[in-house]
Amino acid sequence: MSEGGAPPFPPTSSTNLPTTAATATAPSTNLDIPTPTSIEVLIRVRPLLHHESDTSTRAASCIISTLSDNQTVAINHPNKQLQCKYDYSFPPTCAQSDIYDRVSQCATALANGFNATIFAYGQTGSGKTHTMFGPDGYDVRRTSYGGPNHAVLNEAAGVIPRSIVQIFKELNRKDLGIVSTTVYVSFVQVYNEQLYDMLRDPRRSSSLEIHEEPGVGIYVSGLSEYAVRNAGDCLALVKLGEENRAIRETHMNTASSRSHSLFQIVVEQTRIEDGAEGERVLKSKFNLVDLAGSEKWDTKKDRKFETEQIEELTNINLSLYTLGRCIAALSKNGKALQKDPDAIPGHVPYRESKLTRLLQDSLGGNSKTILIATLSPASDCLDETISTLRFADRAHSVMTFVKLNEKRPVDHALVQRLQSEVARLRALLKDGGQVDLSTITGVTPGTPRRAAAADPDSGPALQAALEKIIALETENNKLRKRLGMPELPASGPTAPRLSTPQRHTPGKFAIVGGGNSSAADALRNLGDMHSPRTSEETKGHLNEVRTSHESVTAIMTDLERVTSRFFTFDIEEEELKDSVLKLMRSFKKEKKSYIEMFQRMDGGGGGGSGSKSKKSKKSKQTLTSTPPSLTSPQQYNPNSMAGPPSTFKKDNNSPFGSSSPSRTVGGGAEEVMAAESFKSGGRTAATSVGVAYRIRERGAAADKAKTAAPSTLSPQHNPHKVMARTGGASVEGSGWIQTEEDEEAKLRQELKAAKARMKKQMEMQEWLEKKEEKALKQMDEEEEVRKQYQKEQKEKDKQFRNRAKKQKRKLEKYYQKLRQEMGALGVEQGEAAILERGDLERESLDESQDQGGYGAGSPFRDDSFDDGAGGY
Ligand SMILES: Nc1ncnc2c1ncn2[C@@H]1O[C@H](COP(=O)(O)OP(=O)(O)OP(=O)(O)O)[C@@H](O)[C@H]1O
Repeated sequence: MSEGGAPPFPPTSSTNLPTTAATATAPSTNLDIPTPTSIEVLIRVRPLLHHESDTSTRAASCIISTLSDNQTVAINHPNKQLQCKYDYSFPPTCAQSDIYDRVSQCATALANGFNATIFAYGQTGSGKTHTMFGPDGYDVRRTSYGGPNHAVLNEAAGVIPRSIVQIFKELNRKDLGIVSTTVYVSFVQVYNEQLYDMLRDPRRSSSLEIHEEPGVGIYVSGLSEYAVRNAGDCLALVKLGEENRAIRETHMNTASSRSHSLFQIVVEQTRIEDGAEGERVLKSKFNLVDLAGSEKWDTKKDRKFETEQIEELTNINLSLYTLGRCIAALSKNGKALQKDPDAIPGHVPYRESKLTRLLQDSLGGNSKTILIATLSPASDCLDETISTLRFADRAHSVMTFVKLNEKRPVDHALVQRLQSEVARLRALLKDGGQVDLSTITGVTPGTPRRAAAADPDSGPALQAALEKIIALETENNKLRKRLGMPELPASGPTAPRLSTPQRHTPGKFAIVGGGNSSAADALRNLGDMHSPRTSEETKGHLNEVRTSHESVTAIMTDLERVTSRFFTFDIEEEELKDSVLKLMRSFKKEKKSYIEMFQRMDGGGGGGSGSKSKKSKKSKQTLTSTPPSLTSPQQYNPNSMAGPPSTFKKDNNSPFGSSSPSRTVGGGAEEVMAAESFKSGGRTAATSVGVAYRIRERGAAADKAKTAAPSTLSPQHNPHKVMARTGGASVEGSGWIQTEEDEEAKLRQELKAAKARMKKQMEMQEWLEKKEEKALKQMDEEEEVRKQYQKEQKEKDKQFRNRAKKQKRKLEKYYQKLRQEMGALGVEQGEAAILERGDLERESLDESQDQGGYGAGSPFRDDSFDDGAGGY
């Protein structure tokens, strides 16, 4: 982003995701390695709205233009000149279909096993909901469908309805080799930092929690996921959720979304592709996010804000602020990664808000992510527009790591085979070198070896041997000293020590598990040694033994590690095979040199009994046995903990073995549960849109088969075949098991939510009480002022009355005086004079009272009565 000129920008990120329907097939393995991809950023400028164009009311004018390169956005404002370049910028005249064409790759990617995210970000009223869903009042019911799986949308439909239609079209393609597909949708909103199910909780009465589990990722526990049969089902759920969204009128938007919404589509599919061996299980998710709009806190405009609105605004701004911080941190990490692929990423504060936690995978994980930043072109939105452009600019350098989500059906027979192989190898190690495998990962050089468990005397014997070695070393060093030679360092307290040469009782060296080996024999012979040896020799032998043990231990650890990586789907079966073979080769080599070493110690293999060679042979046979055949079918052991539940069905066509579970193929096929670790559970229930749903819950998937009775997508959809199943009625043990644990977890969750609500209520109450107290105090003060005023008024009235009385008395005296003068002049003349004079004086008095006091020229003015307040 640059001011005053076009800046250099990194080229639009390229991705190897399939982009067109024609080329879209899930690659088999090459995308197992995550591909770093930067977030694609699109800018959409909406047109000036009717009320914004009215200059008399808002004096708004268009300040944004998109340049002909379709990437640059320019701000033309007297106070600000700015140009920014993004992946694509859409002018105000663009149609909904133009936007969709640019993001349709996500729906294709989803159908091919990739995760994808599209999220709309921008100021309130800038067009996020319009872009994601469609214009106000967009009514799904008005939409005409060309059949259950071929919905035809009207021109105004936004990204979400368009994606839905495309996804179902993709999944119905014949050339992809899809044998079964299940599509689940969920709709969740983040309102005031709480998560609510938009499809089942319209009143936002029960908040949900976010969890994360290895192999599953981030999920919302307790959220309902609807198994939709077609685009129509899906659109009906979009409509239902939209109706339940928290909205309110703001100064920018009459129906402003007050919550962030996430519409998630999960596709689980099984494919059998032409020419490929066996089936492939793909599971991908698509997050469609419509964020609540950022809004400035305008103290002038927002005087009438109520507590609820203040809380909403604060929470929206806070969560968007955290999103901004996460994007900034990720952007920094992305830049560092571009410079140095081994750079250690910095901390990203995902956990600081529910929104960022929910979007964690989409922002920095395994997802193809597109950001649509929406802008208002109005001049009075300049600040918000610039801040949106900044956010978008940062988002562009955020890297995500897109990976094909292929899940192998768990082959329980294979698991068991590998487990028993590991156990066998452990036993062999015990036989051969008496390595304590229970501490295999913590073995450190020099740890004293334990004697074979079957030989209770071997512990003290070894101890005695160790002591002897130390004594020998001391003796030796004394001799060296006497001869003027430098001393040799002592073995130290942890050095392995051998026993004093003594006669061995063969019976006492019975090897655990009955499998004696040449190494054990050699050890026995070592204990049996008669030939005098120097302490250097002994030490050398000990070091050899120690090194050998370490190597074997390392091999075992590697073997375990590689096996567990396979079970956690980190590596392919092929890789597992290769690694096991390689490790077995090393093991054999190690074992051989181990035996040779003991033979050498024993003086070139002497001292062996007749039975020794036999035993060695037996041991060798065991050791040279090939690693477990990873592809040969084996019987499933029902007693094995790792085995599949009884509802699993053997699939002999599976390349992974005989017990690969498979999903239902719609219409009459036997129903089989998948055992992979997708967390689900709870109940199914019919909804207002007639679609079955499952509840996402916490807990290991392996312990319970908890999968919905999904409405399997069938090209020829028959509504009668799709059940809204409850309580695992159709297959024994395969239903939605609501265990006590689940119930308890749910209750705990509800309790937590209730506590949070109570806390909020208490805070609110406290606030109200304070407010009330303040109002009462204000009332008291006002009352006081009023009383004071009344008192003053009374006082003034009193003074006035006194003044009036005084004046009256004065006048009377004056008249009296005049009358006396009149008497001296004659009555008639005198009376006429009095009357004339009296009128004049009365008028003058009235005038002066009107002016708020006696006039200055009045003959009745008596300054001594003036109270200084300008009258009363
Ligand atoms: N591209 C567009 N063309 C025409 N009208 C649009 C466009 N974008 C948005 N509008 C209209 O602008 C108004 C606000 O849009 P919208 O509700 O989508 O904003 P928003 O960003 O989702 O806001 P909030 O964050 O407050 O929910 C609506 O009346 C919408 O129909």
